[in-house]
Amino acid sequence: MEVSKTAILLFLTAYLCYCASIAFYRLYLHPLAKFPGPRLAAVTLWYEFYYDVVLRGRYTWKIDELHNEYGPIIRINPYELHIRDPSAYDKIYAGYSAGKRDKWHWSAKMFTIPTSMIATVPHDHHRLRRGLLSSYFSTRSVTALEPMIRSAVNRMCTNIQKYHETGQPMRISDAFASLTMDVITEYTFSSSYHCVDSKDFEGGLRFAASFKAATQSSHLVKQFGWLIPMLKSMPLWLAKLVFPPIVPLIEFELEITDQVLRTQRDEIKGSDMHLTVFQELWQSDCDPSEKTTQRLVNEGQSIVAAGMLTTHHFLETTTFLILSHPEVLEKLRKELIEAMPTPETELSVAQIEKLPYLAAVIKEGHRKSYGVMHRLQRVDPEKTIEYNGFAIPPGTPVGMSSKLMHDDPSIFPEPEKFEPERFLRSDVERLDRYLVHFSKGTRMCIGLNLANAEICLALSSIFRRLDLELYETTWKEDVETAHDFFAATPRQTSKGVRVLVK
Ligand code: HEM
Repeated sequence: MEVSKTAILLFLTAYLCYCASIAFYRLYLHPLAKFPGPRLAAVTLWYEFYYDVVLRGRYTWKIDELHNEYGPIIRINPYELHIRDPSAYDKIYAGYSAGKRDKWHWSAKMFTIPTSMIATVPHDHHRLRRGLLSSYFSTRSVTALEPMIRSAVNRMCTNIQKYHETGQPMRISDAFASLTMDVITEYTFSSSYHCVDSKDFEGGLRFAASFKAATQSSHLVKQFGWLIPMLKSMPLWLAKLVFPPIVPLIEFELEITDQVLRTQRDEIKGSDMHLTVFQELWQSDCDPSEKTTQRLVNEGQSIVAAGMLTTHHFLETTTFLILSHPEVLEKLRKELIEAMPTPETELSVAQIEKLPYLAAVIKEGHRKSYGVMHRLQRVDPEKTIEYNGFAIPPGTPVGMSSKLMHDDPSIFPEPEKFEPERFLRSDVERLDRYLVHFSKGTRMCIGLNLANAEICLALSSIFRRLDLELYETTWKEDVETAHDFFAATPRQTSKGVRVLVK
């Protein structure tokens, strides 16, 4: 008995000494020891855990407060720095000519799809993977598929219009989830779930709920990388019991896997006009290790998740903001009626992009909805980055957040206001530089042309063809960003954006 007590005591003492020596190293000897920030954050990842896991995606707000206290560059955990300074963005999110930009392996775990482009850590490997898909998402490719996007938008508008006859309110958020899910699956897999045709847009609601559940667990997964693989390895009935929202994602993965396997067996014949993303990768002349089933499945999953949630979030936030600002709605409708004399008039995306007021509304919508708001860490594996008198050692993850950029009053005065006019003034080019919803540099959004086409077609059609009024929806309760779950996310109690169709 005495022996085992002594053993436990010895073990605890050794463990405490180990922790104390790690803390000492991180505080005084670590290459980041000289960077300002809270001592506790420098010592342990549990600091970040508290804000992002326990308080559910709230570290970005705390980081903002820490910048007020410690200055523009701070150490936010033992390994990572954060910058709040719009003038530093282009340096951190640099293009290929400036050198290499890795992702941070620890943070990349949050994607749970390790062989996808978005989760690829090394710069060169990412460049190779991105190169395989850049023409697939080019303006030319998106323009070729404009009729498909237009058809989905038209069907969505027709189904929203049906609520006029019933007089019942509807959740336009679900319509946007349906639209973005159909467009991205049709674009990448040449088949869709026809969510825009589903009753009450419940198809979109189901997928949005699953993808949102996945993003909500992303902070936990970052800390405990084994969680999702463990859930996926369980029988489906058990996974359903432990974490129900994972089930549609597992089912979705199984469907994609089937499509990949059929592509690899050459059983899917693509149209001449457009290959599926799997055919595009399968037919490329890259190394066979880049065409494994798991790799293709991961790429498909990441593209659908990245393409659906972000565009859906933009559309619901911006629609709310337009409807809650009658003066904006009036100017927008006036411009659309002039450009589209009848509700059936069809303009191309290139023509819609040239409408100045709509363009300003879209930019302000991006500013207020933030896009991906999580700090997107970039690592220069080779060179020291000089910033504000600090030498950031090679290999250090440095992040910035679109929320802190877009809410900076020195760039966007009165940032809380929704004011499209700020993008019609003479200094618009300067402002454009600080809009970072798609990020910048080597890893900026590859789907931005597709997102832009969806947004232009959806907003122009909705506000030309439909007469909508907000129903029991408030900014604070239902729309305002309250959580950083990688994507900017409203309060968990949000009921979505609801409207009456007049
Ligand atoms: C308003 C809509 C969108 C916003 C705000 C947005 C934002 C972003 C941002 C900020 C990143 C960088 C993420 C990082 O560094 O980890 C990104 C990457 C990415 N986005 Fe988007 N996105 C949007 C729409 C789309 C669409 C429609 C697609 C569909 C193709 C898409 C596919 C991707 C992919 C595949 C990546 C990874 C790129 C890479 O690693 O090189 N996104 N997006």
